[in-house]
Amino acid sequence: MIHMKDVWKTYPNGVMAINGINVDIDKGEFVYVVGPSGAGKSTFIKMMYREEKPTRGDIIINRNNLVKVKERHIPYIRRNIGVIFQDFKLLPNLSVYENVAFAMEVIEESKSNIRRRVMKVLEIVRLKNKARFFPHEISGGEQQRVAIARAIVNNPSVLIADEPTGNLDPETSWEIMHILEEINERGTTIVMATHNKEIVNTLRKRVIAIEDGRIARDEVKGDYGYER
Ligand SMILES: Nc1ncnc2c1ncn2[C@@H]1O[C@H](COP(=O)(O)OP(=O)(O)OP(=O)(O)O)[C@@H](O)[C@H]1O
Repeated sequence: MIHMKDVWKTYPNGVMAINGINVDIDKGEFVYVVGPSGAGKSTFIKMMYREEKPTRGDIIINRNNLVKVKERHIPYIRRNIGVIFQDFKLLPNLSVYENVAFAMEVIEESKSNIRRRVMKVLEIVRLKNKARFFPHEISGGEQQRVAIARAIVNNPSVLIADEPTGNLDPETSWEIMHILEEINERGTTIVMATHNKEIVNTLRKRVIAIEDGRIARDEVKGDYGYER
């Protein structure tokens, strides 16, 4: 479902972040992307949701070639790709409910559909009781759960996570991982860049290690493989 073919990325300042990557990720997989700082992990996953465009190569997700797609079609493609970040990126002036609903309103769903679906995803992340709260009124772990709810509300086939536990304590990180596992078990493909050695070595999944913009390792149930 995700197919990268001979992908290269050089930033305008000349930094060669990705140097010839070929990879296939199947529907329903859970993949960790690991590697030293600056190795190209974020660039690798940013290209998957078309935040960055490769300098060369093809990236095909659900039969759409993200490299060739026209700018005006990008919002449609992004609907099928949920994204979460280390710093949550919630809208501070909207409630939990509104943050999640917003992702549906922009695609012109009916109010009743929105209500049903938002409450359903808030249930999945166990936050129905905080629907009226604002981001500053809830914990970091809860904020990340809101971000997850927002990312899955349109039922994407892929969820991309860039260091989703980076700002959370170990216990809260595990809560987030259990939710991500549940979402993966419901059929969503997950690609997660992480520095969390304990999680990678405990909750074994496919591990793709990136070093100097290349795939250095790709293992079915791999380990983290670095000191930190
Ligand atoms: N927008 C940008 N413009 C120029 N160079 C960039 C840009 N973003 C990243 N880089 C450079 O590209 C290389 C890869 O960066 P990237 O953020 O993909 O690494 P990373 O593996 O995610 O690192 P970290 O683990 O520290 O988040 C680095 O040398 C970085 O400085």
